Amino acid sequence: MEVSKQKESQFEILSIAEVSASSSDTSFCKSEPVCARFGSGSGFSKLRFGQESETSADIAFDLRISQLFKLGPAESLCISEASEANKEKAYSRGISIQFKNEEESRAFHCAFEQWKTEVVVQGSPLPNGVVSTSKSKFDDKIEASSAKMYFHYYGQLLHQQNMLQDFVRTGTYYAAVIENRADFLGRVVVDVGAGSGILSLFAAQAGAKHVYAIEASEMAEYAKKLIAGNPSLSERITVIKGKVEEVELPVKADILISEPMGTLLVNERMLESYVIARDRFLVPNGKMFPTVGRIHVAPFSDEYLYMEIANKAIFWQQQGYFGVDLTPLQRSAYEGYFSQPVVDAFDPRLLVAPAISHVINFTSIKEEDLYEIDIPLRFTSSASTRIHGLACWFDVLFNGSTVPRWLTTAPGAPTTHWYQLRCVLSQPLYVMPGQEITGRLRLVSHKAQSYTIYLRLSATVGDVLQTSSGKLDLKEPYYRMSQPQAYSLAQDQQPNQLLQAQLQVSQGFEITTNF
Ligand SMILES: C[S@@+](CC[C@H](N)C(=O)[O-])C[C@H]1O[C@@H](n2cnc3c(N)ncnc32)[C@H](O)[C@@H]1O
Repeated sequence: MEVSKQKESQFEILSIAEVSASSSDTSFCKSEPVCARFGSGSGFSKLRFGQESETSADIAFDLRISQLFKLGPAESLCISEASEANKEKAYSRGISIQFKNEEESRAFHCAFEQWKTEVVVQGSPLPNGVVSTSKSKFDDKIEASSAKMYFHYYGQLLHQQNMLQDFVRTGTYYAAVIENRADFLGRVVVDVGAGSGILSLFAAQAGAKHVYAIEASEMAEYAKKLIAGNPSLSERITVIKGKVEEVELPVKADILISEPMGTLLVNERMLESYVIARDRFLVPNGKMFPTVGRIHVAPFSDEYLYMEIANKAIFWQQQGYFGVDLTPLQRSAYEGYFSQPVVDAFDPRLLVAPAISHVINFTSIKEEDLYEIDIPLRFTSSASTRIHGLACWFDVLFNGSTVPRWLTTAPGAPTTHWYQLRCVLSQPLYVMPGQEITGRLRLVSHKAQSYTIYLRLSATVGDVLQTSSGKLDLKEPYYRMSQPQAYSLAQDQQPNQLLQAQLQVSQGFEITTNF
């Protein structure tokens, strides 16, 4: 256990005032200059406020469990969790700090971050340099190596740009916020996984009183820059770098906004963070944007896709590859290709039956209920054909009090960067019109921020029951590079939808949707 030795650093503060949890509390307040000292004591780093001459402090914070928020150019808020040593006050405590000027404020923030992150006491430094003294729910569920790659991915502007360039996605969020101004006006908003800060800026445009933009990756620094460059909104946005499972906020939120959707809605397991943010930050009956998500599934028939996947393993049929027989691995290669869900945009006419839906209400679902999702399947075939697997897509609802709005990733709708997902079975099923297809889709979460997909489909032809099953890894999809297809010229396609589809192609967001 190593403690880096630092000299005490000291700041003169214009005034401080304690933010009390209830109006009956006597609040500590110093309207004359106060001295703030960072230093280590009792084996961990502390921030003490008191008179310069005094050796004892009026008030002291344990930096391991404290957070600092910028409220204005020269005003900040320091919040500390209720600690073991502070049991009689079983709630967080906060001090509002008034600096002499912006420069002092900046220097103080810098020192705070340094003292907080560089002194290691009970925890160990995480790869990104942040010190953690206790494991959070996120750390318990997710492998450190996966989280590291995930936040590295989102820390890069090119990947945020990819999402921003998905105009169906970003435009629908914008419309949902602006058309439902009433839900944001004068409200405290928390942006869960803020990325570039775009949704925080939308919320501020809609008149939010204050937005707390929480972002765990290095993107938080870019978000600060972007927000600072929009001065008419920046005063009302505070970027907080950290995980929603770990950071503390000075107030409760009236509304949460987030874009936690991955491929098949649940990939990346960020919905769980969204739900945890709800339980930690949202007032009872507060709003959530999005409010509800739905996974839609339907059987499909696609001989081309099936042959393409089956043929990939032909390579392993060679018996004389530089004198080596490759066939011992042929079966494994074949199974490997079928274990990859296919991500692309497909023609909805490939669907063999109307879709069924699984609803996830973000306002009420328990976080644990997202660990395993079980969807019983029952369809009626509309054609005589071969079924090659199950097609999946999702949509989410922004249940605004003025205009409810859906964001859909359905086949045939303007394509998004999520495209659609298809689970292809190695054994197709033969069906006749009107025939029943039954089965089960089970999604089981794993520690690499994704899910194992178990799919079973059955149909009876004559007296013969055909069953086909597959096990796929949502973390390892096959990104099948294809543009939205020519079927978009279908009669029922609205001209504005066509225009949107063309726009996406010309703006060219990448097919890679995952970290
Ligand atoms: C899909 S992106 C959306 C970014 C932005 N809100 C937007 O709409 O463009 C999700 C973001 O959430 C962040 N994130 C994911 N899990 C998080 C967590 N547990 N705590 C904080 N940020 C998280 C990621 O780093 C990423 O930047």
